[in-house]
Amino acid sequence: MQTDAQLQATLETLIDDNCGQPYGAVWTLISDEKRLHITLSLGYPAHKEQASLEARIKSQLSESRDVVLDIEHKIESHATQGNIAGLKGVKNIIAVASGKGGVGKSTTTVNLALAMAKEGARVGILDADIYGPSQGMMMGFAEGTRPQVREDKFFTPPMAYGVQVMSMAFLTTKDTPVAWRGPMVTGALMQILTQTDWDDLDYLFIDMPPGTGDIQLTLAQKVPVAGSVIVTTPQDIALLDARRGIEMFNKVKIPVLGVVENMSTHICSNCGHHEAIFGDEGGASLAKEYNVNVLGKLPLSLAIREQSDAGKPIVVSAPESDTAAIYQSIARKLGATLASNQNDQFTMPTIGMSDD
Ligand SMILES: Nc1ncnc2c1ncn2[C@@H]1O[C@H](COP(=O)(O)OP(=O)(O)OP(=O)(O)O)[C@@H](O)[C@H]1O
Repeated sequence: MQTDAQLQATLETLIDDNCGQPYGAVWTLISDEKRLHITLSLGYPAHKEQASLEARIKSQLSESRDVVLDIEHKIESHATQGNIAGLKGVKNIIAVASGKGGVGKSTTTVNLALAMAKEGARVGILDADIYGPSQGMMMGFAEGTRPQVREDKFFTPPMAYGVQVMSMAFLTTKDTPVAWRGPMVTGALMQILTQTDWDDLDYLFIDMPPGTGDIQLTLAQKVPVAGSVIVTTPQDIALLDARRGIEMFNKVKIPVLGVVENMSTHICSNCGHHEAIFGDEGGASLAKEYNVNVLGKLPLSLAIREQSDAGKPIVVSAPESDTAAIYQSIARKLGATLASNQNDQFTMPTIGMSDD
């Protein structure tokens, strides 16, 4: 029988598939003759990985004893661009952006946020896609949903599927945003962001307006963001636009945590055959060029569209499906990438909401 020290040494060199690095000294072992109880402490949530990791560890350690794995996490607040002060009640803001409209940014945001919640994190979504706010609909809120207001000033975000949600759509009529110009949009968004009573969030996902114009740039400069995700399709033109997205975040020194390639392959609903209609390596070459990761690829899937449109995104309506598993994996990779961000040696204290 191996000693606990020998087992520790093996575990420390095990590669964390979510970030490609060895786990290191994050294991605690308690053992007796029959049982090995292992606790793994991570900087990101990985609840849904428990069973597969337990099996992997058991085979890796060649243990004949019963192996039980517990995964714990402690999510830290990470540095923001230019060390802008953080937001009360929010540890990390993640901006989800795309170079152009219609690539599935909102669908990706909602499923990613829900997947992160399923991994065990406290999660919120801010729908900043002012010209086409769709998070309310995708999260199943009835039309006309309004947040509660506290002291005439602070919004209590409505909850769905355990996730706190705020959207421009909760505060405006259908026609309002169309008439707004850039500064009004960014002003209103900053106000919603800072005047919402976010309740102890590990991650707040911001569904950014599509594109890389003034509004997006101003938001990227003002919102205290820990990291960003770029959603793209494999088509050349979308990739070109995605480049602008990456460059925008580079310019304001927000780490790009990865690229999500959406509508990557088409799955034939008759025979199940996968076909890469728009080519299959676009996201990878983009990621290589800018030294960022492809966090995952989603197929063009009828179920993704139908379930989102019906207010029950696929991560909650079909949690055991292959597609939901892709979103879960992307969520873990995102969390792991943020947690292991080397440029991030210090964290900033959060401040209270301002009164003006
Ligand atoms: N992987 C997918 N498979 C099938 N349909 C998808 C997929 N991803 C998104 N869609 C559908 O494509 C449409 C556009 O998606 P979505 O609204 O998420 O895009 P967007 O980039 O946020 O758009 P915009 O920027 O214009 O707000 C929606 O009807 C959505 O259901």
